[in-house]
Amino acid sequence: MAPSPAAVAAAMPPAADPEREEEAEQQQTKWGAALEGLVVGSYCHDVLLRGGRVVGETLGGAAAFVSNVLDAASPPEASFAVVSKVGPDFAYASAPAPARHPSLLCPAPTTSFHARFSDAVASPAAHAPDRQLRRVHACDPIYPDDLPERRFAYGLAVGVAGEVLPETLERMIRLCRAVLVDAQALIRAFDADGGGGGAAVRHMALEGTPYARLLQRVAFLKASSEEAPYVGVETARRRCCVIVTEGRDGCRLYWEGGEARVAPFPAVQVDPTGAGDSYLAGFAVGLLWGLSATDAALLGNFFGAAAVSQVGVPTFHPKMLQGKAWAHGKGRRAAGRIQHQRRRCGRVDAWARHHPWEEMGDRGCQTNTRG
Ligand SMILES: Nc1ncnc2c1ncn2[C@@H]1O[C@H](COP(=O)(O)OP(=O)(O)OP(=O)(O)O)[C@@H](O)[C@H]1O
Ligand SMILES: O[C@H]1[C@H](O)[C@@H](O)[C@H](O)[C@@H](O)[C@H]1O
Repeated sequence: MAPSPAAVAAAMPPAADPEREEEAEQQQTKWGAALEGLVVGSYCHDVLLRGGRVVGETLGGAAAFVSNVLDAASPPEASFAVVSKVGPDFAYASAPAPARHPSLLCPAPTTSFHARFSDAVASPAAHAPDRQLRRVHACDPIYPDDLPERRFAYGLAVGVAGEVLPETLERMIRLCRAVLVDAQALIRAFDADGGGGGAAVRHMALEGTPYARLLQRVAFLKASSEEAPYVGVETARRRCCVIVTEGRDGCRLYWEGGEARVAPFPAVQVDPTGAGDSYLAGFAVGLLWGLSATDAALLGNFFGAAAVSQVGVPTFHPKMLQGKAWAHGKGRRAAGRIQHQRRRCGRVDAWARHHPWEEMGDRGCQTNTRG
């Protein structure tokens, strides 16, 4: 059965709990910037079309959706930097996420996509492609030198148009203790422009790309079920933990020697854009709070469901993560689990030294023996 939003609200510490506030303060003093994250991927313009008509124009780019979730739900001591590139035409500089995390300005136009949705009322299969994407403009790539010259606890590689170059991902891996990657940053290919309609987005096999050799230094690789065949889950799970999101069916985690399914939250889908990005950010937030990978995936499902319920980058009410559910039995159990996990893994940089997904058999954090 799908967990209720209250169950996930319960997976988040309530801001008003004085004990937790005190704990957060102590951690802040103790760890300082140790929880800082690095988000790499460009904001973009999304034009949504249905039946040949424009039905929406929104801020897009995985970095926008990711920052939105991290801003709303990260622990207070967990800051993050965003490295994104946009052009002089960027239309959303004052929107909340870009305003808080400004981009590098380039002479090239802002990356933009046209998303053509089918007229079908509902897709018969949860995993069927929901839209045809065309890249209309591509801003500059993000080069290794664009990244700040300091260490980060974790990194999120979340490109949308091939802007996270292999050498940029490699530098992220060097700067960050643990890196989470969205497969769309690695496997998208863009067919030659077709008469003003932009370049069709297709996928290529990850194994044939220069990113493949970096996988064993990545902590988590997230792919949608449409992208999964190009990632090659069976090969990839031997190198890192692979998460496959399955739309309204939730998600599955695959690691060497096991897998787990994590149930979805119910949602009324109005716009699927950004579901995967919000999922990945929710997952990272769960890990930041010290949750096991499967509990973090529950939080990912929560934010994925929230993303499809609104058009464009969603607005989150802070109360959605603090509900009264905390006081109920289910909430208490989840709270206890978080405390327990925090004691065991605690810091986000533990991902790099231990494989958190190995906790899934409740064996605790185990040292990485796979080299
Ligand atoms: N209709 C839905 N109902 C509930 N949850 C959903 C729905 N669609 C997506 N989600 C949640 O969001 C997550 C990511 O969705 P999905 O698998 O569609 O990613 P995606 O195809 O990468 O999305 P996008 O490319 O649109 O950002 C799912 O694992 C699920 O938790
Ligand atoms: O804004 C969206 C979003 O970031 C999606 O994750 C990506 O698939 C699209 O290319 C982009 O236009």
